[in-house]
Amino acid sequence: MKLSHILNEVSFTSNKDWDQIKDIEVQDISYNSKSCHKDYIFVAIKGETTDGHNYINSAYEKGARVFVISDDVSIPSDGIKIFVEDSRLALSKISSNFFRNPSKDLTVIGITGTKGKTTTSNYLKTILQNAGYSTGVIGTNGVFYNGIQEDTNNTTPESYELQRILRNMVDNEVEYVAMEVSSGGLMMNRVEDVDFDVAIFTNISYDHIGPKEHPSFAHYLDCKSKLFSLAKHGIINMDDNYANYIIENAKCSIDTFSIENPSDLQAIDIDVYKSMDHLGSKFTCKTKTNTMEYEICSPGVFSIYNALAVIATSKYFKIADPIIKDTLKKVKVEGRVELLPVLDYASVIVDYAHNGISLQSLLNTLKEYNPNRLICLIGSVGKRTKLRRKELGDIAAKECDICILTSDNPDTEDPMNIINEMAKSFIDSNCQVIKEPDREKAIRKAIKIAEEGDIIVLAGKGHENYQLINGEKVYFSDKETAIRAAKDLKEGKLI
Ligand SMILES: CC(=O)N[C@H]1[C@@H](OP(=O)(O)OP(=O)(O)OC[C@H]2O[C@@H](n3ccc(=O)[nH]c3=O)[C@H](O)[C@@H]2O)O[C@H](CO)[C@@H](O)[C@@H]1O[C@H](C)C(=O)N[C@@H](C)C(=O)N[C@H](CCC(=O)O)C(=O)O
Ligand SMILES: Nc1ncnc2c1ncn2[C@@H]1O[C@H](COP(=O)(O)OP(=O)(O)OP(=O)(O)O)[C@@H](O)[C@H]1O
Repeated sequence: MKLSHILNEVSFTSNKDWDQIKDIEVQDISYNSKSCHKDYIFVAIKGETTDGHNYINSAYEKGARVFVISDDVSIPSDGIKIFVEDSRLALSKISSNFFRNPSKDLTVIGITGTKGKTTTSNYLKTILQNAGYSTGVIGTNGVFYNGIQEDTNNTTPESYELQRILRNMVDNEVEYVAMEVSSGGLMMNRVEDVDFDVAIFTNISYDHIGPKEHPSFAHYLDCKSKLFSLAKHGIINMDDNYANYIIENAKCSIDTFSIENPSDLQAIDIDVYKSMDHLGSKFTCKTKTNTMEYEICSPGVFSIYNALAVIATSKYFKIADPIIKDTLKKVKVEGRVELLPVLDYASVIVDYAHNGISLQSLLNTLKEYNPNRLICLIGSVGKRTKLRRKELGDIAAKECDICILTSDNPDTEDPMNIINEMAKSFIDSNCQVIKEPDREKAIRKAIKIAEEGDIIVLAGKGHENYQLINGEKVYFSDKETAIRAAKDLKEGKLI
């Protein structure tokens, strides 16, 4: 593609005469010197760890001749400098141009919020597919469309990867995309040039605040609210304390949903139930014009909030009610309150709750099913915020009958250290605490101690299939381990 097309609508100055450079053919764009090749544009980004401007010469040696920079740097005389104010912002625009603005050919739904993004985006994907639309999804669990799967480093990929994925989706005749939009993605302008048709706000609570993330809650909230100036229509949870802030700062039309406060779509008459293979809920949805009953095969109030966001969005796109109803009745998301049919006398659940808000809502929800005992297996991440350990420990100590403390991505930290820090929460608690740093043994223990009517929740890892140990991802699956343990128990082999 010609440089003039790539730089369309980018505000820049250059060390070269525009007439001499505008027709230069560019092969591709890279923001990492290591992946530059001949005739690439290298975009130098000031990152959280290092500064891409330090790698200009290495990108030059690899063949890049056009450099998008925000600081002046010395390069050989045939190097073309494109000065911009913010190179990450420029990366978004030039990537969108390079991939021929794919989001304009798609109907894009962006989901933001501290919790519920993965669940909501996957519910939407299934409903839209059942309505006959080819639908892609982008988020924490990866990228999926038309039988194609791709792993992602980030919940919301960097703008270049994102635009590339959206282009591939268009080329594969995808019509709708449900994508998770993290606050980090908004902060780093990864979605700046995505043409969102609908933006969903699930909720916000204190999270992602600290080094390399947001400096304050106000900053975190501002980043989330930005999505509603990029979209044409917003769908907002009115029961969240910050719903009005989001609405006041939005630049789009708005529909709302709720359980407690008045809204356009309100859930009433909520009832929870437990069947052989899932914990579910039933509720009635009230709008100005009608009421309709729904059933979801995921438990509790937080699942109803996710379902409401999905119903409001589906109605906005005029999806037929029977399709919405039938899909919600059956749809499940990997590792999100996933009931494993392994013991016939106790419920074993795998869930991704790994911070305060999600663990609290999960345990509250599970208590509504009146378990004989609520048993929670949990750990906390190493080499990151230590606040999370106390938060998780305090909640488990307050809500559970038994807590098995174990490892969850200890990385280079001693897992027993993390466990001992979490164990402080249990000093004055009635919750019995068991310490077992080996997650496999811990899960086997949980299966072994299960009694009639217990609910056992294996929290923290959900769909993840690894443990981060000393910087390496070592294969591990909670689900497979639990299934194996239950089989061994039945065969009398569980020691
Ligand atoms: C702290 C953080 O957000 N880091 C993200 C960021 O990296 P960075 O810009 O800080 O990278 P850096 O290592 O400082 O390097 C700066 C630049 O030098 C370049 N470089 C570096 C070395 C070299 O030899 N040559 C070279 O050119 C790098 O390619 C980069 O362009 O930009 C990268 C590309 O977009 C991200 O992959 C990376 O996410 C890391 C993995 C991460 O953990 N991010 C978290 C905080 C995050 O974004 N999480 C959200 C979910 C949480 C939420 O709700 O906000 C997400 O969307 O995943
Ligand atoms: N609406 C919600 N409110 C509170 N907790 C929720 C909600 N939806 C899901 N959860 C809990 O949070 C966990 C993660 O849910 P989900 O993956 O859908 O959220 P997310 O926003 O994608 O989270 P993350 O940023 O951690 O990837 C679930 O396993 C469940 O325990």
